[in-house]
Amino acid sequence: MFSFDDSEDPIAAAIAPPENESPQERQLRILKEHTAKQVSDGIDEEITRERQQAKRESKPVKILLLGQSESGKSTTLKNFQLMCEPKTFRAERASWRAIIQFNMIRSVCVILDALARDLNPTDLPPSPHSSWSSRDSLHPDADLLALHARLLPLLQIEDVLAQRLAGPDAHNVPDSALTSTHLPMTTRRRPGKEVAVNSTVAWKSAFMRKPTGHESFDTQNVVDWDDPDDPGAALHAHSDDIRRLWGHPMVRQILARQGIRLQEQPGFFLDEIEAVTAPRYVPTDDHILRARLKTLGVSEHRMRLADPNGSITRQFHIFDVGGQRSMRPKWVPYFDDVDAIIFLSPISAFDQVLVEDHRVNRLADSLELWTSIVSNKLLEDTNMILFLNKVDIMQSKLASGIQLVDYCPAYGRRPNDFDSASRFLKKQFSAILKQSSPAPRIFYCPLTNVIDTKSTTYVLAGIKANLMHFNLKESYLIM
Ligand SMILES: Nc1nc2c(ncn2[C@@H]2O[C@H](COP(=O)(O)OP(=O)(O)OP(=O)(O)O)[C@@H](O)[C@H]2O)c(=O)[nH]1
Ligand SMILES: [Mg+2]
Repeated sequence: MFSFDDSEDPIAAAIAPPENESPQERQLRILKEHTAKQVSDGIDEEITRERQQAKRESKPVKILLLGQSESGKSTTLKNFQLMCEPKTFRAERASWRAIIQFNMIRSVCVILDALARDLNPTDLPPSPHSSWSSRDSLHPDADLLALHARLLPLLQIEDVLAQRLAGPDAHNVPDSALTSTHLPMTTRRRPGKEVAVNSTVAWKSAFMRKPTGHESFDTQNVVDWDDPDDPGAALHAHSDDIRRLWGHPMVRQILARQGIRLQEQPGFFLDEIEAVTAPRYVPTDDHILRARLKTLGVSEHRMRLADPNGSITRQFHIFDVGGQRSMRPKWVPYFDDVDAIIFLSPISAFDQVLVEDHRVNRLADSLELWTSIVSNKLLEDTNMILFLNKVDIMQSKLASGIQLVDYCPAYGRRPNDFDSASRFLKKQFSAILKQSSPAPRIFYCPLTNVIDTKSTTYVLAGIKANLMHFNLKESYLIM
C-alpha cells in the first residue's frame, strides 16, 4: 500500500513551524497566518461576487406585463419601444394606420348601432352600459336618418379591414354586417367583435408594401396607396358625414341615454376626424399609443436597453399577454425566472363590466386577478410593479359625478375625488400583496396614464434603470 511520509514533502517542510520556536514567536506566527487567511478569504469572496454579478448581468431581464383585457399592457409595451427603439417603433406607422382607421370605423358603427337601437330597440341587444329603456326613444330626425343611410357602407369596410388584419385568425373577424337599402334604421346587425392578433408579424404586413430599390422605409413608401382595399379613400369620401354625425346633438343625447361614453372607449379617434381621414394620413406617435388592437396569447419582445450615459446595456425580454379570461391560463408557463411583473389595473373601469362576462365588475376582476398573481408560489420572490392605470379617465369620470361607492361599497363615505379614490385603491391592492407575501417584497405602485408618453417614459426609465442594476430594493417600497 502507498504510504506518505510528511518529512519527505518539500511543501510541508516549507510551511512547517520553525524548530525551537518560542511561545511569543508561535503566537505572532499564528496571528500573521490568521490575518493572511482573512485577506485571502476576502479576495475569494470578491471574486465569487464579481462572477455572480457578471453572470446576472449577462442574463436577460425578464418582465411580464399582466392585467385584464384593455388594462394598457400593449400600450405600456409601445412606450418601452418608443423609449428604447424609436426607429423600429416609427417604421411600423403604416401598419398602425390601418388599425386606427379600423378603430375610427368601429366608433362610427357604435353610433349607427345606437341609432338603430333607439329607433327599434328589439332589433339589437341592449347596450351593456345602461339600464336604458326602449320606451323613451328620441326618434332621429330626417337629417340623421339620411346620414345613417350614407354611412352604412362603412359597415362593410369594417368587415374587409377586419379580415385583412386578422389574416389566418379568421375566427376573430366580426360577424358580417347585413344592410338593408329599404329600412336602413331598422338594420339588424349583431355588434362586431374586436380584431385581435397573436402574431407580431402577420397583421403588420397586411397593408404594407416592400419599398423598392432605392426607396427608404419611410411611411410614405411602405403604405400601398393604390391598394383597392385600403380604406383611406372611402374614409376620406365619408369624412364630412362622419363629422356631421359625431357633431349632431341628438347623437350625443342618444349615446348618453344608452350609457355609452364613446370618448372613454379604447381606440376613440372621432376627435381627430380631419387628420385620420386625410387622403395620405400617417399616424403620429400619440395616435399609435391610442390605437386599440386586442392581444391573443403571449408575445415576446426583445430589446437591448442602455443606461442614460450608455455605459451599460442589458438585454430585456418583455412578454405581452392577452388579458381576457380565456387567455389567462396561457400566462403560467412564463412565470419561471421572472425579474419583475408590471401588473396593470385600469382603475377607471370601476363602473364597467367585463366584455367576456357582463356579470363581473372590472375593478372586482382586477383585484381578484391581482390576488391570484401575488399569491402564486412561482412568483413569491418576483418584484411587483403595479400601474394604477387610466387615471385620466378616472379623473374625468369622478368629476362628472359617477360615484365610486355605487360600484365599490367598501369605499363608504369617503369624498368622491381623485386623491381619495386613488389612495383608497392603492391601499386595497397593497393590503392584498401584504397578506399574500410570506416574506417582505418589493412593491412600486405609480398612478399612470400610459397614453401620455412623457409621464410614462419617466416611470419606465426608473424601472429600467433599477432592473439594469438589480437595485430595486434601494429605491422601492418594501412591503
Ligand atoms: N385614456 C387612456 N387610454 C388608455 C390608457 N392606457 C391604455 N389606454 C387605451 O386603452 C386601450 C387598450 O389598451 P391595450 O394596451 O390595448 O390593452 P391590453 O391590456 O393590451 O388589452 P388586451 O390585449 O386585450 O389584453 C388602447 O386603445 C389604449 O390606447 C390610459 O392610461 N388612458
Ligand atoms: Mg394587448
